[in-house]
Amino acid sequence: MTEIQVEEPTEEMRELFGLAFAGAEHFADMLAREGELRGLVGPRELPRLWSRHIVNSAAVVPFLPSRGSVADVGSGAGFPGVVVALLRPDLDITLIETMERRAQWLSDVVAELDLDNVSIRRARAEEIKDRYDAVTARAVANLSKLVRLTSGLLRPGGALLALKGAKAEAEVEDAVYVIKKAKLSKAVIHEVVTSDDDVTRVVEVRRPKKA
Ligand SMILES: C[S@@+](CC[C@H](N)C(=O)[O-])C[C@H]1O[C@@H](n2cnc3c(N)ncnc32)[C@H](O)[C@@H]1O
Repeated sequence: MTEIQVEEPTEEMRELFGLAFAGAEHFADMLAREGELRGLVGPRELPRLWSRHIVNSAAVVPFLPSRGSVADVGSGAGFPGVVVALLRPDLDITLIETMERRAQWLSDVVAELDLDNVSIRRARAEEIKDRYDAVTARAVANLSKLVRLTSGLLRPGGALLALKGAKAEAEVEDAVYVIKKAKLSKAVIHEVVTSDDDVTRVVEVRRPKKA
């Protein structure tokens, strides 16, 4: 098997990850070794693994709760859930993934990185009855669908934090009715500058503390 060259992390990326850098590098190595073979990332993604996936996932971290539980819905290869778990070892993280093969990969990552704050649920988000202080998601569905899939997972005061690209504003406009129907607060878009001056949007939709 040929190993595809993974992007070298920059000094800023090392600083961003701080104490979690070794874990993030280990995760990147696992993806470089097995990601393509296990159908998790395309070969074109590996040369931009850090900037497009790892650093992009970290954009959600400033909006996480100060303590409590987080569910990452549709984690796939581990974005943003594994990155969140590395950067916030104090939070209780659940990675929810419906595909058996991907859930197995996530279990392997958790074991190899020794992430004792993470559990895996192989299930569809909408089947889960537990409640969380925050739900993260990236590239799972448009905002309207995501709200339908995840609003039941939010505790009072809990926030859905969806990583979005340039279409965030349009998705928020389309989701106004679904958000209102789910009795959630108006969406807020946070713009986060990541590597190479890229801008990522974190869309935050909260369940009010009192209905
Ligand atoms: C396009 S991938 C994105 C994976 C990852 N979040 C990322 O950003 O690279 C979408 C993932 O969501 C999972 N998924 C889709 N609908 C889901 C649902 N209702 N509940 C749990 N997982 C779901 C799919 O199996 C897939 O692994």
